Amino acid sequence: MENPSFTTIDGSGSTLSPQEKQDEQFMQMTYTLIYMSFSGFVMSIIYMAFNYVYEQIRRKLTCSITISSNDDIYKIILDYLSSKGLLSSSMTQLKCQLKKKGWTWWWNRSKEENQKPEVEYLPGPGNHFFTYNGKKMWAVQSEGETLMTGWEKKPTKQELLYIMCYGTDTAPLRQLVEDAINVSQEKDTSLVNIYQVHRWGGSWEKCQQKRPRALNSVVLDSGIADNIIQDINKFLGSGEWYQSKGVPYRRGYLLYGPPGTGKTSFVQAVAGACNLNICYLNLSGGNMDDDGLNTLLNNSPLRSIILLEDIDAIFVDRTSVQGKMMERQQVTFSGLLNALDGVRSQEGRILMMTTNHREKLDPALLRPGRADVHVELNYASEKQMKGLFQKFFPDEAEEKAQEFANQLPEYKLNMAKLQGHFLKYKSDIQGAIENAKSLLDVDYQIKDMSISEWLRRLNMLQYAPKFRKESGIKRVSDLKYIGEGDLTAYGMTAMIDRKRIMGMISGDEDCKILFALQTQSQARTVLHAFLTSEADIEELLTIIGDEQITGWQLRDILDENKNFEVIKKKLRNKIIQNQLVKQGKIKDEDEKDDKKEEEEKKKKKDFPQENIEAMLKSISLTECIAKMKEAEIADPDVFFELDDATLITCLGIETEGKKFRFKEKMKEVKEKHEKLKAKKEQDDISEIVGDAFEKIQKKLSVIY
Ligand SMILES: Nc1ncnc2c1ncn2[C@@H]1O[C@H](COP(=O)(O)OP(=O)(O)OP(=O)(O)O)[C@@H](O)[C@H]1O
Repeated sequence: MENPSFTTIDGSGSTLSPQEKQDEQFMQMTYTLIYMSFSGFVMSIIYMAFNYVYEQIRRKLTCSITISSNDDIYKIILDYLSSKGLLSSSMTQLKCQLKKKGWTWWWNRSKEENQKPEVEYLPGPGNHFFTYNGKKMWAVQSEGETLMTGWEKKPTKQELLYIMCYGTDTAPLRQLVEDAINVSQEKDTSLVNIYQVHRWGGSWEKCQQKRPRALNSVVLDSGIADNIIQDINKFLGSGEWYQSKGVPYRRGYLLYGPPGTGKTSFVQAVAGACNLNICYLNLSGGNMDDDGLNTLLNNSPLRSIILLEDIDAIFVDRTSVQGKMMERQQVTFSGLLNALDGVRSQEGRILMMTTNHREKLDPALLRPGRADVHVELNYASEKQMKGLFQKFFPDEAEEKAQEFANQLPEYKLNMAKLQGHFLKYKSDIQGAIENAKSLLDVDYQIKDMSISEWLRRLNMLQYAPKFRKESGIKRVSDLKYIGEGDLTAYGMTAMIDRKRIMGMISGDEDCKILFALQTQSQARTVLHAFLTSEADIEELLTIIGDEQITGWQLRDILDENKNFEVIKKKLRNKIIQNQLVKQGKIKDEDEKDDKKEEEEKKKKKDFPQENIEAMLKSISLTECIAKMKEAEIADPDVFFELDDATLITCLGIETEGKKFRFKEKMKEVKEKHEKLKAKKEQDDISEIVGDAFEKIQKKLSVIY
């Protein structure tokens, strides 16, 4: 019997039913999967075994170091290898990045803004083969894990550098690292490192290295630079003393004086001379609050100066100016004081603050412990003018420098202005001397003028007391924030007067011409606008003489009076008034006030040093005098600011009896001082008589 033939649905002729066929396919797939997994497993075992063997052989035959880009050494080694040309042969894959740029000295800022950004090339990822000290080495740079950094959670790829060499001795590799560090240190010590606050706040980042400014390139009066350098070096060498006495190891310097007198330049030069870094602290910058400031001040890089510039511009009435304007979180004044008092810093902290207006600073900021040494950098003295001349023209005879300086008044010009003049005539020494007087141009003089002199020239001297006494405006530079509205508050009701002032403040050219002392020819022009008779004009010009009256004074007299005889009389009066002020017979109110301030400062020193010594002797503590001097607290301003406990430590008073005697004496002396101070204040109040303008008027009416 013939086998019945089955025809499958798909017509393949298979004898399996569809279900069986499906099962068979499933089995086949399962076998394949098992086979593949097994071979994968075997492969990975082989791979791991190979790796293990390779690693073992590598370890036996080679040694290596691994450096992560998180560490500063990473860049030091890459720079070193690149600078030695060790990577050049294999450097086909380069990494390019903008050279890190940070804070720059202000006079370089505008220059740098226009400059092309600088780029630096670093070896890119890959293998680099080189020979170092005769040893073959292999550097592998690879990308590591990605870390989220900063408050922005910015993904930052970490990089790793492996350096390998044959053999099991790691000495050649360590030598390479050592050499790289030495070279970087050599570079570091000849340069000043500039640090700025990291943009995320809370830490310092090195942003620049600068060749230090030579100390003698900042021309100062004798002794200033030497004293500061000595003081800093002494401070840096007295760590143990501070520690043993339990006194916070820190020193603060306040450099004050008009703009352009070298405060910032001096800090830069001091840093170079004392081998210190500079940490530029900008309190008005982005993410800074009291805690952040505290952390920064207590964790500054070793051997560094913390530079806080224009401190008067940061806080007004203990309120942060920037914070007020931007309505954002800022360092508070008390936060600054607390941070300055911080005691965590063990390595010694040098703080340098600069200001144009020491008088505006809160006394709390000025006290010893925060600003221990105050240094005034003033307008140029004759010695400084000659000194700067000789810096620019070193081959010229000293007489030339003298000839230059003879033409200029002392303490009127800042060094920045003189520097600008020498730069202008750098290849024309004769021009520099002949044009010395151009430094005294009106614009420049105006800025530094006392407010009384300025108002006198505007023929508005009657407002001087309002400006000076009620608003505390002493110099023209104090006027910069004044608006027309403020002038009404100073009693200036006439719009025409307000316009004159505003015209001058905004630098209106016509105002400036009338502000200048008139030469004969300029005066003639003004007179011609008011008078027709040539004879009258000549008569008035004879009275005016040379440069005695300003255009405003002349114009007002002519404006207000039509009678020639009255004009003549008023003109004569004005000129005599001007001359008297010029000759100092009627003292300029500002000068008088400045002198008074000086006297007050002297009076304030109620405790001359000898008195402290006498006081110590009187209570049989003579042995403490030497300790007091050693601790540099002999200055009465310092001594009487310290509390009894600190004084007892500094003076090394040990027995209870002596401590008691000392405390009792201090109490007695301080009480005496308070009484003396109260009496002086009373005397001062009774000394105040009238105002300057009235005095001038009185003197004039006696003369006429
Ligand atoms: N005493 C000086 N000797 C040499 N150059 C000086 C001196 N003072 C200022 N200069 C020059 O004037 C310029 C400005 O100086 P610097 O910034 O140091 O003045 P400053 O007193 O800090 O001014 P500000 O108060 O406006 O900050 C610099 O280029 C500097 O070289």
